[in-house]
Amino acid sequence: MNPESILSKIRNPGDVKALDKSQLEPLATEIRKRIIEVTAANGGHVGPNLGVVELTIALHRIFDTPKDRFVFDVSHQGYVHKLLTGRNDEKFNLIRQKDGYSGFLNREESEHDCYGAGHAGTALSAALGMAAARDQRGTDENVVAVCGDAAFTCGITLEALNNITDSTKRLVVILNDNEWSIDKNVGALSRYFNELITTPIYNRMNEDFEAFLKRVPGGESLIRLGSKWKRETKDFFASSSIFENFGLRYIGPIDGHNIGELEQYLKFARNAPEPLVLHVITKKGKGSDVAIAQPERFHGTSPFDPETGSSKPGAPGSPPKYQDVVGEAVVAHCKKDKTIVGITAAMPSGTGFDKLRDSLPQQYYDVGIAEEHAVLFAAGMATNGLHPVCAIYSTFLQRGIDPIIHDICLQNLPVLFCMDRAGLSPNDGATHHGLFDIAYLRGVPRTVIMQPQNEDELTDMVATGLQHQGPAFIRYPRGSGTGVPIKKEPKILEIGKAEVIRQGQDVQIWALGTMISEAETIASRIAEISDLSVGVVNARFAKPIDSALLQEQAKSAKLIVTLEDHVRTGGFGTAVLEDLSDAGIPTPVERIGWPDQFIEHGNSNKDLRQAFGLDPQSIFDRVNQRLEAIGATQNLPTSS
Ligand SMILES: Cc1ncc(C[n+]2csc(CCOP(=O)(O)OP(=O)(O)O)c2C)c(N)n1
Ligand SMILES: CC(=O)[C@@H](O)[C@H](O)COP(=O)(O)O
Ligand SMILES: [Mg+2]
Repeated sequence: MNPESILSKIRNPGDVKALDKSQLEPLATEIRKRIIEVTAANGGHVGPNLGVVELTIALHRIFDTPKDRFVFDVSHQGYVHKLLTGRNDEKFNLIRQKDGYSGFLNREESEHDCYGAGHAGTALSAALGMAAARDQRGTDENVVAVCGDAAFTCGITLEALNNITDSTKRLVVILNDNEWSIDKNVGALSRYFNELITTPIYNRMNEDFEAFLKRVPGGESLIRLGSKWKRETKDFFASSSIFENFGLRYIGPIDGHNIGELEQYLKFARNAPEPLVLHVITKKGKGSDVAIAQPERFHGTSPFDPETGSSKPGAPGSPPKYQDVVGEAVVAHCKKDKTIVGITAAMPSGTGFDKLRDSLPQQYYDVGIAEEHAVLFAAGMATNGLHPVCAIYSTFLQRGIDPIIHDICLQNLPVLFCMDRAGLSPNDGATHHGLFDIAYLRGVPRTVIMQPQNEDELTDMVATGLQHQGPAFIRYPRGSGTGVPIKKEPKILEIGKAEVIRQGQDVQIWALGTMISEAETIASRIAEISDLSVGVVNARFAKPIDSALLQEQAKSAKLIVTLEDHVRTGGFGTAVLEDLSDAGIPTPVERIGWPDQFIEHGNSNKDLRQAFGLDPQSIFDRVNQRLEAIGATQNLPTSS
C-alpha cells in the first residue's frame, strides 16, 4: 500500500475527522481512483458513487456513525461510506462478487450500516422511523437520510415527506440531486428541482428564514455564505420551496463537491431544531470522463476500460438479451396496433423499452420509480381502450402487488406484465433476485403466469399475452437467450397448455423456462444408467398448469420432478403438488427450486446454483435419492 496514501490510513470515521482540511481533496481523489479501479475490474455502480465522494467525506466529518444514523436511498451509492468505515480491504476489491461486500448497505456487514436497502424510496420513511424512535426513547442521535433526486419520484418518499412534521422535530434530509435516475430523471418534481438549482439560496432568504438561521449555531456564517451572490433582483423573496410547504426548512442549492461548504451546512443541519432539507448538487460520475459522458451506461455497469469506457464486447453472434427481445417484440406490436402502449418505471434500458421510447415515443411512458403507480396507470388505460404492457423487474413488481390484485385482476383488465430479472440477479443479490413472483401472483384469481424456454418462445408469449383479454404475466431471466432463431411471426399459444419435449413413462420432469436445459441433461443421464424411461415437459404456464397432461402422466409415473428458477414455497412445483393432491393422485413429486431463505450475491448464476444445490449434478443426485427412496431403482451410480 502506498505509504503516502491517506485512504490506507482510514480505519474508521474518526480517522476522517482527524484529517487536516488540506488532506481532504487528495483523499477524494484517492477514493475515486479506488472506486474506478474496482468497478472497472468487476462492474458496479460507478457513476452514483463517484458523485457522492465529497458528500460522504463531509458527512463522516460532521456526524458520528454508528451513534448517528445514515440512511442511503437504494444505497447503491454506499461504496464511499464503506471505504470510510473500515471496509477498504480485500472484500471491497470483490464488491458485489462472491466473498465480497454487498453492493448495498447491509446491517449484517457493519455497525455503520444502520439500514439495508436495494429498492428505491425507502430511506425517508425508515429515517423518519428512526427519528421518531429516538424521540420516544429520549436519546440524541442524529438521523440523516441521503435521497437521490429520482428517489423523490417514489410515492413512498412523498408519503414520508407528508408525515415528517407530524412525527419528529429533528431530521436531516439530503437531496442528492444529479438530475439523473438510471436514465435522465423524469416528472414534474425533477423539473421543479432544476428550477430550484437555478434560483440561488439568497432568493429564499426571507426575514423568517434569516431569523431561523440566526437562532442556530453556524447559521450566521450561512447568511454570509448564502448572500455571497449579489442581491440584484427586486423580487428578493421568491416563493418558498415545496419542502417548506411540507413544514421543512429548505437550504440549497449547495455545491455537492465543495467539502468545506458541505461541512458548514451539515454542521448547521446537525444543530437545527427543525427538520430540514439540504439540496446538494452533484455530478453523477464525477472524476471519470467516460462516466460523466454516459451517465445511464455507468449508473450500473459491467467491467469496463476506465480510459475508453468500453466493456468487453459480447462474442460475435452471441444471443440477444431477453430485455431486447421483449423491447423489439413490443415495438412490433405497437407499430401494428396503436392501442398498445409500453410503461416502464424508470428502467427504460434495463427492460428494453428504450427501443419503444426511441421508435414510438407517443406509445411509451416512463412514470419514474413508481411501480405501484405504473400498475394503476395501466389499469386506467385498460378501462379506456388501451392494452398496456408494463415492463417491470420481478423484484420491483413486488411494489405493485396490491393494485395488481385490487385494480387489475378484480376488474379483469387486459394488461400484460413483462417481468424481467425473474430468477437471479447475481451481483445485486437478495434485494434483486426475482424469486417470488409465482408465489405472489399464483394465488390471485385471473392471473395467467408463463415463462418461455428461450427467446423465440418469449415472442410467442408476448403475442399470447397481448391477445389475452385479461391480466397476463411473463417471467424471464436477466441476460441472454439460448441463440435459437426467432420466428418472424410469433405463434399464439393455447393458455394452460404444456409441451412434451421428451417422451417418457417412469419419471416425468416438468421444467419451467430456462430450467428445461437442466431437465434434458438429467433425463438423459438417468436414462443412460438405468432402465427408467424419463420424459421432459416444457410447462410453459405456472398458472393455469396443464392439469390434463399432468394427471394423465402422473397416473402411470413413479415420480414427477418439477424444476423452477423460483423459491419452492408457493412456486410452480407447489401448483403441481396441489393439482395432483386435489385429483387424488398419490404420485410423489420432487420439487426442485430455491430454498426458503434469502440468497446472497455472487459472481454468477452458476456459482449461486452450485452453492445452493441447484446445479445439474446436485439436481441429479436429489432425483436419484428420491427414486431410490421410493424403490423405483437401486441407487444409480452418480457420475463424477
Ligand atoms: C423500487 C425500485 N425500482 C427501481 C430501482 C432501480 N434503480 C436503482 S437506482 C435507480 C435510480 C436512482 O436514482 P437517484 O435516486 O437519483 O440516485 P442516483 O443513482 O442518481 O445517485 C433506479 C431506478 C430500484 N432500485 N428500486
Ligand atoms: C441499484 C439498482 O437497483 C439497479 O441499478 C440495478 O442494479 C439494475 O440491475 P440490472 O443491471 O439487472 O439492470
Ligand atoms: Mg439521481
